[in-house]
Amino acid sequence: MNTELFDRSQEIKKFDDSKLGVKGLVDSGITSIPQIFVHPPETLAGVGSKSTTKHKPDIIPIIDLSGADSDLLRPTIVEKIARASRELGLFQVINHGIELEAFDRMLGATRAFHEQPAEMKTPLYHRDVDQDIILISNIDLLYSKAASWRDTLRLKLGPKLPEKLPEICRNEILEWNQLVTQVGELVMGLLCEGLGIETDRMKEMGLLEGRLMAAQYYPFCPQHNLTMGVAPHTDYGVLTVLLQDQTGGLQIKYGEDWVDVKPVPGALVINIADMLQIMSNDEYKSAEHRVLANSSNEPRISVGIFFEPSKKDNLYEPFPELISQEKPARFQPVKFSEHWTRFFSKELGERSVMDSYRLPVEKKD
Ligand SMILES: O=C(O)CCC(=O)C(=O)O
Ligand SMILES: [Fe+2]
Repeated sequence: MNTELFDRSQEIKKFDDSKLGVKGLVDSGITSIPQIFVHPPETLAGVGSKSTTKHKPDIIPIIDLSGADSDLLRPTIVEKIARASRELGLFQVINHGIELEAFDRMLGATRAFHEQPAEMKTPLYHRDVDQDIILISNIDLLYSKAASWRDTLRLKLGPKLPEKLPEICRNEILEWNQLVTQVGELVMGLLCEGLGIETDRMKEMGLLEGRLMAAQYYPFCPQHNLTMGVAPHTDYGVLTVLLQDQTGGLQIKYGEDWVDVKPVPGALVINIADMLQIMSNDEYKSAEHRVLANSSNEPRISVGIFFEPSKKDNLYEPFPELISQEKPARFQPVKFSEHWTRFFSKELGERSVMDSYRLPVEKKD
């Protein structure tokens, strides 16, 4: 019998049954992390060695959207966004129309939610990913080789809002949902133009309507070099709009390196996700990213909105406009509900899922 495996599943169960998440562990005064959080060396590549990105120029563009409604300036913005989406799958935007005060309200409300007395939160802690509201630590806890140091409030905000939102962050969620939808519409339009297709193409497919929010809390981790905040992965949806506080820790994979996505006051991080890589016929790249475990005494807060197809049982495939003899379809049609189910029943970051949709590239003589 493999005692190591046996102990691991016991530990996982104990942690999950506590319903207190990693915040609960920190509050209990631990000074070392339970074994189930210790990641294998592959995942920890570059962790703890500050030199990984220190001497590199910032490769992640910060794109100013203020000229997006000017005929004169828009093409330059489209170009920048398209290039970043092709090369990195990730960029930051400023002057997107959301005030800094709204950032603070949403980050503050997320913090307030996670820092409420445990008895206010534990009724929401469960593992049924199809429910509208979940408080969860590690969505892939049961499938992953190692757990990571974060707790997540996860809410389905579209196409329909849940009937009852947690009171402590209700107004901020409603406000953020609206504000981010506007940014999403603008960015999707620019991304479509970058592909040379109609501005409203994605909107008309209902890709703005499906929205999932992850309001995350990364408490201080006493052994931050042994674990992660989020293990390396790509996002499952179409597009992610992420608000991160000023702590830092988000990184993207660039070649063999991990590069910091440095917090910029007032900026939102946008990343391309799996479904858009498929629909863009591999033009845009679903960015592989991770978050380091938090080494600062203050908790790190982030709020991601994942735009996803609202028509879950439809098939999504490369836009026909992008298919030619020179560049045939690179992916087979994918039913979004299947991608969703596969994504949430495996370890975050497992690559085989996207690869399984790939069509063989025919060699030309
Ligand atoms: O917290 C972050 O900065 C990103 C989190 C993330 O990658 C995710 O939830 O998919
Ligand atoms: Fe992500």
